[in-house]
Amino acid sequence: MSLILDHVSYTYPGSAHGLHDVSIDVKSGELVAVIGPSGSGKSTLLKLVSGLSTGHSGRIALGGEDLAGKPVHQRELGMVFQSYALFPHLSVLDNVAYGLKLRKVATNERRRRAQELLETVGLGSYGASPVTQLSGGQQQRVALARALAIDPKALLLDEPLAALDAGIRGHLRDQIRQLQQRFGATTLLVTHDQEEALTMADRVAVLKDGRLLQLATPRDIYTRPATRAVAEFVGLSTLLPGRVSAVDRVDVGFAELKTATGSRAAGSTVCALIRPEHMRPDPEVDAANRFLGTPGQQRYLGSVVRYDFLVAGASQRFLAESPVPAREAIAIDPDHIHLLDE
Ligand SMILES: Nc1ncnc2c1ncn2[C@@H]1O[C@H](COP(=O)(O)OP(=O)(O)OP(=O)(O)O)[C@@H](O)[C@H]1O
Repeated sequence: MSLILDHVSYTYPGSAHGLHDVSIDVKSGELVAVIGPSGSGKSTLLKLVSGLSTGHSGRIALGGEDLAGKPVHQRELGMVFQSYALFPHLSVLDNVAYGLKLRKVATNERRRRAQELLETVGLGSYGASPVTQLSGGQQQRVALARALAIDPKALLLDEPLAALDAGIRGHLRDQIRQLQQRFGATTLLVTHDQEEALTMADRVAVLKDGRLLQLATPRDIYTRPATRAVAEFVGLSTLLPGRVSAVDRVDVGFAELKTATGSRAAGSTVCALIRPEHMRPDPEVDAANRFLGTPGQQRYLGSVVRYDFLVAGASQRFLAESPVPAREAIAIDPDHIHLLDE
């Protein structure tokens, strides 16, 4: 079932903040992750979809049905929050069965369904346990089972992994994604963690100041950000302001970069974006875009070393990343230079 936000705007009473003309179409069975800096409107968007906030303009529709005027409990959404929001006085099984009880599903049937979901999330033997005795990661799996138990029209995941430590987060990220795909759940995931968004989502929506900057696949968001703001928010990069000097050249002041052939007119003001892994150390002498310089600070990250590279004769510092330590020269493959309009 699709979830459509069509030109949705909302402002908080007495303020200019909120959401401005946001359109996002979550296709049936798709997971769209919403990311953006603090205050960009992620929570506002979720509150509007869930019905916790009302009074937007534009249209929010689930399965073709406009949600305007529909109270929270009638929207048939499965929700998972950072805080788990489980009922501490209920057992694990009763937590999962809770939504079914509200829907007046018979006792045996709801216990059967809850047990089945607990098994799906790997907690089949925990049904009788008090929910408070479970670890954070286990509690979040209970919350997910509870959200799925009602066979929701869509899933809303609000920072579901933010309270967990890194090791569990990675594991649970994979598990949530597998379940979301197995159930074919149309899902909106709000997260401040860009790695989570890129690894879990079919598409990523980047918000800033209440506006949608880009909605695209994780690969496109990373390799072809639409604006400098997206590039700066997602991943690390070196950004070189410059001017197009030919169809395949950009003058960045201290050098002329060779780029892939583009369609921008000579003289266009652009910004060249280069990701750290595309700064190739120790290139052959005739490599395109070869720069001599001095390695600066180095950070050992296990599989790679990330380092600053100070280009000779320029104030510009490159950010590079490679499996081998920094050397005295670096090259940038023209195909990996992405130009942004300035
Ligand atoms: N109740 C409110 N009244 C007035 N302004 C609000 C209210 N709640 C949020 N805002 C403002 O609306 C904007 C969007 O806030 P929102 O909470 O949606 O951002 P967010 O992206 O979820 O941020 P965070 O990552 O910090 O949770 C911000 O400028 C915020 O200050």
